[in-house]
Amino acid sequence: MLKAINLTKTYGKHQALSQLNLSVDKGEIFCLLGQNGAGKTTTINLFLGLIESTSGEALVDGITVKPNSNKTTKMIAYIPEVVQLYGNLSGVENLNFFSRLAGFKYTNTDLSNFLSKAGLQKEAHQKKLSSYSKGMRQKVGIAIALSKNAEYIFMDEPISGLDPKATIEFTKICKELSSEGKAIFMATHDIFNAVNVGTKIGIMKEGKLVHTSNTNAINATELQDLYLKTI
Ligand SMILES: Nc1ncnc2c1ncn2[C@@H]1O[C@H](COP(=O)(O)OP(=O)(O)OP(=O)(O)O)[C@@H](O)[C@H]1O
Repeated sequence: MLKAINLTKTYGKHQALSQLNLSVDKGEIFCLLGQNGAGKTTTINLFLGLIESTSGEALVDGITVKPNSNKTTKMIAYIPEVVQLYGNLSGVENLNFFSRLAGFKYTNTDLSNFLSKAGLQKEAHQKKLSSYSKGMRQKVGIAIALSKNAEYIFMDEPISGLDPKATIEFTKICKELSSEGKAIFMATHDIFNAVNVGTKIGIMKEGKLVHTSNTNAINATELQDLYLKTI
């Protein structure tokens, strides 16, 4: 489980995140909505151990991220809006590089299987990354998460800039991963997709989580209305 207990981050006098309490179980997809500057990335960075909280705790599988981020990062994968990969290496070579960095050594067949599971077509596996679309790069990002065997996957605006087909494919893979017991925490601006892919929705305003609901209790139009009233 991912858990935030009164998690707070201040920069000088500015509260980027204030008293955040939330939990995300394995098998859940938590979609966090909120305007620019609401505190979504700050939340993710605290769980990733990239920044230190001012007060409160971020826990991964019951372990407090700081000062145990060497343990918690092993359970976590992170897929940013733009997955940074080496353009002159192929999909397989990139995956080999990043999985080795994480301490894993796989055969070419294993690496290809991860890429296929992430939805990347076989013909692309040996092609250089410089020829990949944004959606294909996202799939390599997912394959890296799979190769790490990460139980918890953080995504920061992963579908921003993806075309509808790539978005649908990405959503399908997220649902598959959650059905296999992964917990996904996604910051997004896409209300429709949040309802579609998420099991839980949160709305953040000025560093505070001001609303949470289960997606089976709300449709996209209702969420849109609620969002506009809330932010
Ligand atoms: N290193 C920093 N120093 C000072 N202020 C910061 C720093 N990082 C973030 N902030 C501030 O914290 C607040 C929350 O930022 P954050 O990046 O978490 O927002 P966000 O919801 O992810 O926004 P976006 O949708 O634009 O990515 C913002 O007001 C931002 O300016």
